[in-house]
Amino acid sequence: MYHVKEAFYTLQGEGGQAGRASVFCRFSGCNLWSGREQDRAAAACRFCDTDFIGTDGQHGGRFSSAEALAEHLTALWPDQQGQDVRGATPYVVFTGGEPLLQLDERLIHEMHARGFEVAVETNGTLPAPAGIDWLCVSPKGENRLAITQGDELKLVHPQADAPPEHFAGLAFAHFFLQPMDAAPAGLRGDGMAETVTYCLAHPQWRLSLQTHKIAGID
Ligand SMILES: C[S@@+](CC[C@H](N)C(=O)[O-])C[C@H]1O[C@@H](n2cnc3c(N)ncnc32)[C@H](O)[C@@H]1O
Ligand SMILES: Nc1nc2[nH]cc(C(=O)O)c2c(=O)[nH]1
Ligand code: SF4
Ligand SMILES: [Mg+2]
Repeated sequence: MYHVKEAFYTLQGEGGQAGRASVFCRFSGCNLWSGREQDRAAAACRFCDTDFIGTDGQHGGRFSSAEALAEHLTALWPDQQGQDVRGATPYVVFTGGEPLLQLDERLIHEMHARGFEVAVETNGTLPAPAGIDWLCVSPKGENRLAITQGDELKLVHPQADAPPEHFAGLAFAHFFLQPMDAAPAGLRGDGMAETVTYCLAHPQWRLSLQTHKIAGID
């Protein structure tokens, strides 16, 4: 059974695929935080900007098979709705919560069978199934990485216990720093200036802005 908080069609806002039309599948649950505000201060990841509890979001729900979830997600791609998307390869982004708690090879296969490229946004602490086309790892503090290679490493910055130097030698094709968005209660808040300064001094790293927030689209 797959538990999905929400699913929606939008533009990928972050990282090396920013601007690309995408079906997002946000799985419920995470291994680094319960998602409850009263647990945030003691969680292994404390700056999360996302509600991933339950299955009550738009196009959310419980899906008993990979085929059923793949059909549900495919229906969100505009080509399925009679719109003109010539030349565009359908793209699905599995996120969460932590998608690697639920994503498996069967679901990836079912998305490929429907013509999709498959992207994943993960905290990198769990092993990844085979077949992912674009793997984004976003390390969280001192939580040990189970995945040390992929397409992009996208580090939210600044994190006192996760400096970019810790990750700069890993086998990723692209390295992004993403300013930490203001989050509740005692967090450091907007890390924009510090992130820009770091990228200027360390050109291996590129700036990733959360462009969907700037555009106000989700
Ligand atoms: C909500 S997470 C879900 C996927 C996965 N659990 C992870 O952490 O990568 C999606 C992306 O948002 C980023 N993110 C979460 N909270 C953020 C914040 N307050 N500011 C900037 N990026 C944030 C994460 O680092 C990750 O790249
Ligand atoms: N538009 C948009 N792009 C995103 N890229 C990564 C996101 C995520 O929450 O995983 C995200 C998101 O929530 N919305
Ligand atoms: S690991 Fe990802 S989903 Fe989990 S709490 Fe952190 S940012 Fe949110
Ligand atoms: Mg998001």
